[in-house]
Amino acid sequence: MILDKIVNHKKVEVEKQKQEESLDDLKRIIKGRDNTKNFKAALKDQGMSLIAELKKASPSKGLIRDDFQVVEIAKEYEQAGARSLSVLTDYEFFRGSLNYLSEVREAVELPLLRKDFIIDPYQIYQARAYGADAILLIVAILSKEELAEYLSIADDLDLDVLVEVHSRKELNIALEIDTEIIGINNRNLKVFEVDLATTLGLQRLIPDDKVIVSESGIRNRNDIELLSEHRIDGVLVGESLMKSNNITAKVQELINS
Ligand SMILES: O=C(O)c1ccccc1NCC(=O)[C@H](O)[C@H](O)COP(=O)(O)O
Repeated sequence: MILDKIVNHKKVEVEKQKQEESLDDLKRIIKGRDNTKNFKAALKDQGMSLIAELKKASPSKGLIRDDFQVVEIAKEYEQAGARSLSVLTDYEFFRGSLNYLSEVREAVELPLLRKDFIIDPYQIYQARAYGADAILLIVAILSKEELAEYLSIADDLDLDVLVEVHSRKELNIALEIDTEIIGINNRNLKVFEVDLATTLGLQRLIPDDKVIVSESGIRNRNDIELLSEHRIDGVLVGESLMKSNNITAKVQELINS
């Protein structure tokens, strides 16, 4: 499965990164960083909040956007009304970069989610050092103990956490570790199919005090309207924005009711 392949690659990548930039180096950088911006509050603003993703390529689609001026796109997302941004920092499978995170941090005021496959506490410090306000933790690739430990480290670093689930079993784990923000991934990573019914089915099982994000496969206004009939606070959208010739118009199609 693709997740196994990504995780195996990530383990090697992280060990290499630790040689190039130590945890102490990251802690020194973090000391000089401003306070984080409130990702959770941005999701809870009235109406459907858009997390607009900076995604050049993906395992399911290959190259999505050739003309990938990351800072320009981030500024356009912000101007158009996105409430936060998701920055893919994985290079091998998504052609992302940690440097994109720091470049975008300098250019916009919106909260930033580091979108990567976090399998080691080192990457949480890295996220904070490079300018993230929130991280993604994927239940499918972490044990319950790791999830609890990583949530606690993120909390110490003032980072919000989007905990991603795709099934009822994974949702139960997210609820057991008492996370505040739950992302329901509509993409089945075994066969790469997306189905918004995943969100509709799982959101019913989530207590009212949680913040809910629907992720992947959200293409147009109809999809947003369908999700808006349910208790969804935000949507995470990558491909349909990245493929658009007019990003501003596409953002506004998604968010303007
Ligand atoms: O997008 C993929 O092909 C993919 C493959 C393996 C693991 C994760 C993957 N996507 C990460 C995401 O969660 C999406 O980038 C995000 O939800 C936005 O999805 P979309 O709007 O469908 O680009």
